[in-house]
Amino acid sequence: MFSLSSIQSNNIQSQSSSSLLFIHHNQHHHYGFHHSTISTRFHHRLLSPLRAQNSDLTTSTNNNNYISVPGLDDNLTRLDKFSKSLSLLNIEENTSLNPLLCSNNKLKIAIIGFGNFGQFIAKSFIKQGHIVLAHSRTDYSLIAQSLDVHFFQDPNDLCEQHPDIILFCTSINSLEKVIHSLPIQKLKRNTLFVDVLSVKEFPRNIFLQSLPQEFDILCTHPMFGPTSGKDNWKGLPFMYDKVRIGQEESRIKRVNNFINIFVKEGCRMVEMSCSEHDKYAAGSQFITHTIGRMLQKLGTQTTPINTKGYESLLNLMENTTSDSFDLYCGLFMYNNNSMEVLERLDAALDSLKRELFGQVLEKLEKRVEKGSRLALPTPNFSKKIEKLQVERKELEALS
Ligand SMILES: O=C(O)C(=O)C[C@]1(C(=O)O)C=C[C@@H](O)C=C1
Repeated sequence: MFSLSSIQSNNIQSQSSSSLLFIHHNQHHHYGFHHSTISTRFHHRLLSPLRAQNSDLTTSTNNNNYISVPGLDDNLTRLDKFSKSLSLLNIEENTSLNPLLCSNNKLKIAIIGFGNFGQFIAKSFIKQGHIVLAHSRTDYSLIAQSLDVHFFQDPNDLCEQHPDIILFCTSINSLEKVIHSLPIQKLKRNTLFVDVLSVKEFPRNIFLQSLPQEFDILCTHPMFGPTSGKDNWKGLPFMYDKVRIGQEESRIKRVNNFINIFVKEGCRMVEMSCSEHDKYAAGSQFITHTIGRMLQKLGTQTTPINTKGYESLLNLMENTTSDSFDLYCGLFMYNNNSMEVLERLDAALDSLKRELFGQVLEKLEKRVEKGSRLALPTPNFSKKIEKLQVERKELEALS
């Protein structure tokens, strides 16, 4: 196994400053391919048959308005009281995550990286009345103009506009370079830095290492994109971690205003630490993209007799392969847990083959023992038996 230690050394294991309560995801805490609380829509489709049995008990402890679990009101009231008694959660009533109370607070949001995702997310910011600035290496000024976004080719000019929020929508791979190329000394000393990357420990650590103490940090992952969130964001998970937010009321209000944008769009809000996110995402988003790309390698194509299951595989393949390979590399390279997931995927296929070959051989060997006259399953099956015997031996030697 090759080592990713040079990249992963960035992953300082420090504790998030917003160590809030996580009642909803402590039941399934591993990289296993469970129904993750932050599953993307593709992963969701794969697991939808499981959902019926395993109803989603997700809720956000810091957001009393968006509770999706009927019948848990008493527990939640108690939890709410407990949360309010914690100093970190003791946020003034008028700054809590409540769209009605924060509706007049317009933000000046600067998007760094104005590709597909940046443009996609900007539309909702504009729709909600925020001022949006953007910067990219590529000249997107015409697209920006059509969206009512102020485009700045030169990052100096953008920073001199003193945005409230700098939102990174770059690729995972380029985050570090882009951050270091920004003239952050031109920003207000009190600026909120946010990212939307598909891995979370990496940007969190880069932010903590590169940004002066005065800057606030919020790491987020909208678990959707231009394809899955094309029509609306209702019910789609939005993960966030308030990594470092100053105590001043205005800072608390600003971060909540930003988070509220997603609340207002109807997202399912999931607050969790960056490291928890990465564990879940390796077992959900990364595996989804891996299987989608494997299907493509298999040459998977539509047939005249597609089953529903097969249609969903075709969809999965199409959706995942329409994302850039750069994203796929990022999901692997910058998530500490993805190598283990790949190894488990290999092991799962071997284990399934072992079980299949074992059972098939057992049945056939019994037939031979009994001198059965039953026909072999297919005409050239005797060759297959020999092959299975060899493969079984190999698999047994491996295990
Ligand atoms: O909807 C899309 O366009 C996506 O590719 C969404 C998708 C994914 O499902 O993997 C891709 C990247 C984002 O981090 C979250 C979700």
